[in-house]
Amino acid sequence: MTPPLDISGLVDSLLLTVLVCGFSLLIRRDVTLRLLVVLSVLLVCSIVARFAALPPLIRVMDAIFFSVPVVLAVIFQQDLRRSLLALGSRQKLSAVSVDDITEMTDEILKALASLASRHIGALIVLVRRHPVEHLLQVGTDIDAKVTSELLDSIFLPYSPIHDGAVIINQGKITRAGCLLPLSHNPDIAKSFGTRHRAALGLSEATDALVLVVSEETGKISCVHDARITYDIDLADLKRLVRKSLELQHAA
Ligand SMILES: Nc1ncnc2c1ncn2[C@@H]1O[C@H](COP(=O)(O)OP(=O)(O)OP(=O)(O)O)[C@@H](O)[C@H]1O
Repeated sequence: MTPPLDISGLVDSLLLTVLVCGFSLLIRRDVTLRLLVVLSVLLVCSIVARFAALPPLIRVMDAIFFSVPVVLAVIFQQDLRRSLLALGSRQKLSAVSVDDITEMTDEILKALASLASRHIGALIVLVRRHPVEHLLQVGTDIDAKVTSELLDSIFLPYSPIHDGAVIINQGKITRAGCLLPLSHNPDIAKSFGTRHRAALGLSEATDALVLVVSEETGKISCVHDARITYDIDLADLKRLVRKSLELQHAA
């Protein structure tokens, strides 16, 4: 027997879908828009199935809608993990002047430009609000002022800590030679090797801004929020670096 058209159940499902999609849009706009199209098609199928009294199709549609929250949780697991981690452990914050931020931004940009012009590969992590320590492997502790000379010399090929990433946190260079988690994203362009994959891996798990200088092309990329912006515009780069340094000290 065909289940009767349950208007309140339908409104219930619609509201739940709108709520879940609204929440998802806040996390990942690109994926959510595609999901929204799929869910709309499924919803139309479900309504048509009820009007046309097709019990098998209704059962299939109900099962699909029932599993939507689980499917969304799987799709957004990286983002949920990142948000939950951030809730649990905010950075300890310190005060810094606007001039300090400007100086550090200029030093980082100067180092990137210098490294890029000589095709010296580099990987610099600007920690923002989320902690990254639990994701780093190996590395040498440093507690130094952010200067272009130091960044430059760390990445020189004969430096013992040139392999891996430099970490900048709380306005200081805190570590160098760190291994970052590699991204398992299958869609990453084949032209990107492990340096870019490592940058992407960290940005999938935290809100860090990761800067990459390609040894091969001399181009600077900015990796943030699980996205690589290859050969980034210098004005955009400056804005993002500045914003990240501000966040390291924000109240
Ligand atoms: N897990 C990792 N964490 C941090 N750095 C890494 C990691 N794996 C590799 N690297 C760095 O990446 C370098 C190798 O870069 P590779 O050429 O494979 O990458 P790429 O993305 O093609 O970069 P490039 O354009 O500079 O060649 C290593 O020498 C090392 O410094």
